[in-house]
Amino acid sequence: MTASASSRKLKVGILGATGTVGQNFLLKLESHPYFVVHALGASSRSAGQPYIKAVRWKQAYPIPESARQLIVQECKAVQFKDCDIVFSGLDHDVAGEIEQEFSEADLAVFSNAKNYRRAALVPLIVPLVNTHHLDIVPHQRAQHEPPLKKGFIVTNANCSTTGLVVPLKAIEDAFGPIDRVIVNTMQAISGAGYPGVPSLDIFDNVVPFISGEEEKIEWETSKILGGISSDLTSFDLRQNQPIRVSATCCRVPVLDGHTESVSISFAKRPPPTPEQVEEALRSYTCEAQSLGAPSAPKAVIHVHEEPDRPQPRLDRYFQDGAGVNVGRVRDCPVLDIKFIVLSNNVAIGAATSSIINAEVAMLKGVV
Ligand SMILES: NC(=O)C1=CN([C@@H]2O[C@H](COP(=O)(O)OP(=O)(O)OC[C@H]3O[C@@H](n4cnc5c(N)ncnc54)[C@H](OP(=O)(O)O)[C@@H]3O)[C@@H](O)[C@H]2O)C=CC1
Ligand SMILES: N[C@@H](CC(=O)OP(=O)(O)O)C(=O)O
Repeated sequence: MTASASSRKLKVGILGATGTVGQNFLLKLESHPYFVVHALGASSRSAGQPYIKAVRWKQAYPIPESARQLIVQECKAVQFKDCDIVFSGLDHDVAGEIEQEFSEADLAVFSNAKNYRRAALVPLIVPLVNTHHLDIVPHQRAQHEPPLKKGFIVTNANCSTTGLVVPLKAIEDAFGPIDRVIVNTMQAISGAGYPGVPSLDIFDNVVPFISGEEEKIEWETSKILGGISSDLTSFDLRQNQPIRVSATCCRVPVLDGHTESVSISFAKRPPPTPEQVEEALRSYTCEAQSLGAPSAPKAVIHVHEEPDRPQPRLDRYFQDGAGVNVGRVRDCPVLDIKFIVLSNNVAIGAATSSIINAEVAMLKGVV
């Protein structure tokens, strides 16, 4: 259904509605031009209660009025049968089975969970980078036994991968392939959900380990920055143009906003200058913008001039967290170029990504 083909708003469900990502979905969908929240799902601990009673609300804005008295449902597809789209912020322990049941019930699922990111026919989409990967959805539906009419699963990326691939894509579009990336992350505690990291572990401290995170960044980058085959049935995972990524991930005492220190080298010589890279970052645009997706940021990448920016406390809410901040673009004496990235892990790193992916899917007639 395309936006112009439909004058009514599409009904959406939120799975994992009581969690950190679920709460952000509710805030960002409060007065959405295409979508209206119709059903909320969480675990059996929450099911049967009005949302206001089930949730431990941790956001700086109040719970949207329309959601307060909605009764939380168990995550069973039958309870969401009137929905056109389902957003998932489910814990990965349960997301696999539940998202499969929903897609097989012919619901369009946009997921934040890691479970299907590596699946061969599931697009892994950062909406500021590779919305063209949605083109595999008809094949995903056709390969299901029996074929699905409307159901599918689309995932968005790990929150640190998301911040990283946006500037990498802008730079590759301008200067050709990047062959090596070294990235060190400083990740906010909200990335671990609620209650997340114990206060006694994170106050006055840096924890140099986040389980599974480095492997995700190192693998997901190739799927996102890779191509889709001409018959729209597979992803190339950069087999012919490898991009080697080395990631080190740390948890730091910041509430929201993942900061990443990135060094890159180019396949072609000579490499661009820092000034050329800054210009490429500033002028980068994406398909979500050209299609007019309402949640897409006006500027995909904001390049900071100040020598001490971006900073999470000052820059994480720029454009409601939908864009990416880059600063300190400079020569790297070991690789070619290095810079700092800051992205809002609960916005473009999670809920906002799913929402823009769904907007683009709707504008392209995939939903
Ligand atoms: N936080 C972040 O920055 C990011 C998170 N993600 C991913 O998004 C997902 C959600 O993360 P986050 O919001 O942080 O996690 P939370 O722990 O805050 O929330 C988890 C949600 O899953 C629900 N849930 C747990 N068990 C079940 C079950 N058995 N059946 C149905 N629902 C269940 C919980 O419901 P209940 O309240 O009833 O227990 C809750 O709504 C995860 O997969 C995470 O990896 C991705 C990118 C960024
Ligand atoms: N691991 C991330 C958040 C997350 O949930 O990642 P993923 O969606 O890849 O499991 C963090 O701790 O900041």
